[in-house]
Amino acid sequence: MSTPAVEVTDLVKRYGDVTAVAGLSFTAARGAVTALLGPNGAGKTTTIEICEGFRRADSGRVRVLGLDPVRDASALRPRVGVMPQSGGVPTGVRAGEWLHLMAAFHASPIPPEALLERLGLSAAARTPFRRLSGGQQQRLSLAAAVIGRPELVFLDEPTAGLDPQARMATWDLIGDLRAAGVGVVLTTHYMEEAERLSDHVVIIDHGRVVADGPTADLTRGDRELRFRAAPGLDVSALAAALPADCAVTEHGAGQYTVTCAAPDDLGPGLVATVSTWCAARDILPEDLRVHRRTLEDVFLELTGRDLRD
Ligand SMILES: Nc1ncnc2c1ncn2[C@@H]1O[C@H](COP(=O)(O)OP(=O)(O)OP(=O)(O)O)[C@@H](O)[C@H]1O
Repeated sequence: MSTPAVEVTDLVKRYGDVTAVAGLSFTAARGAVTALLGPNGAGKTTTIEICEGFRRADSGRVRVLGLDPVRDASALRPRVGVMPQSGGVPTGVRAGEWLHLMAAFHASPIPPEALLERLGLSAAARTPFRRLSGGQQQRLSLAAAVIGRPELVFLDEPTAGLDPQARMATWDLIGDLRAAGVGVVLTTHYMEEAERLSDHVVIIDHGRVVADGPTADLTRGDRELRFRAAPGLDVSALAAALPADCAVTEHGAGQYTVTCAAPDDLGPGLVATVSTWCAARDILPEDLRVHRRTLEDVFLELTGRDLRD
């Protein structure tokens, strides 16, 4: 039981001229939620599909529960749950029938009715898949991934397009899987969701890992003071009033940020100094607040603000 849930080493995958995955390595633990994050086209789905055994790698090594996802596919099937990005359910089949069918493949499944109820799908049990709303389709696909009580689940964008209630129900379910010792590997574009759900984050860009670590470590430490005021404040004069290791920048018209090299310098005294400095010049610093670095900040720092193809 000591092997990790997933071990990926030097993974490479090309589609013709496009290198989708360019030497990627990471490990996902059992009983933990690992979030794979990255801009559109970063290579997340390709990586997950290789781990699921749906695609073959060009090179590199992948182990899932210690096994090879292609060679040992039949041994892994009952132990691994998969929620693909787009449904994967025949369009004419009714929601309840599909779950009963999935349950029949497993030795000790979760009762389908209980899962339908839990994910708010009871009223849609007799509705064919193609007539379900996008959010209902997502939830059915999630239910199918977990019905066999897997040891590991791969969830590709499990909450994309869900309303807040359905997102919350999905978060609760993922939390319960984790508490039951199930390994969860998921992708998401919602940084707040990754911050809230995951124990470990792997940020991918251009098919490579650009950050990898416990979620709390990635966002630890850095704080900054932010406020809004009229554009064109004399930032050097403000900086001169602050401890020497602090800097003031205006990014975007009238958006100001104070950062300090020594974390302790960004405390109550600094907030008071900035307020006093502004007051002496009859400036109202609107939305003055100490901002903790979020996962979204880290993500944008590492992957930039440019749109991807
Ligand atoms: N079957 C395919 N044939 C050709 N190119 C593909 C194929 N699948 C993916 N790609 C390309 O590989 C790259 C990585 O795609 P992938 O779907 O793995 O990224 P992703 O990180 O999951 O993106 P998104 O966040 O948009 O889902 C992209 O440039 C994509 O266009």
